[in-house]
Amino acid sequence: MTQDELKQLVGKAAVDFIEDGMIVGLGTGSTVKYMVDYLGERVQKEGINIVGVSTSKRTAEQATNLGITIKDVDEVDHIDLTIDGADQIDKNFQGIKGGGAAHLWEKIVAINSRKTCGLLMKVKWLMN
Ligand SMILES: O=C[C@H](O)[C@H](O)[C@H](O)COP(=O)(O)O
Repeated sequence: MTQDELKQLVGKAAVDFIEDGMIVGLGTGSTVKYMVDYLGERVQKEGINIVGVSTSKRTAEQATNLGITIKDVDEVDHIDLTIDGADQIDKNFQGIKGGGAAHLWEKIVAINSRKTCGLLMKVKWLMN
């Protein structure tokens, strides 16, 4: 399985954590791009009501084009769950992010979220 196929699988699996009515923080990066594609599919097919709070203009444009409502972080009183990519993680689940240059907004959205979910594949794990 290629790295891109793994990212698709991870992105799709993450969407299962999203429930109707949630305000969802949408991260940035190639893995999140797949997650947003699948979320858009659910919004269109199932008619679920989701508000997205994006960490970048790129993700906001993608989500809007897929029919996902986007609000700014100061337009919502909470964020239920943020799903974002990660660059590396160690065995204590301490991660490094920011490879896609959206780190400031990723931090702002994450600290306003009740829960966060980091998307990454086994190849990104640091085993020391
Ligand atoms: O600013 C970018 C983010 O931190 C990304 O979420 C991170 O770099 C992971 O990106 P990717 O899913 O493309 O590997």
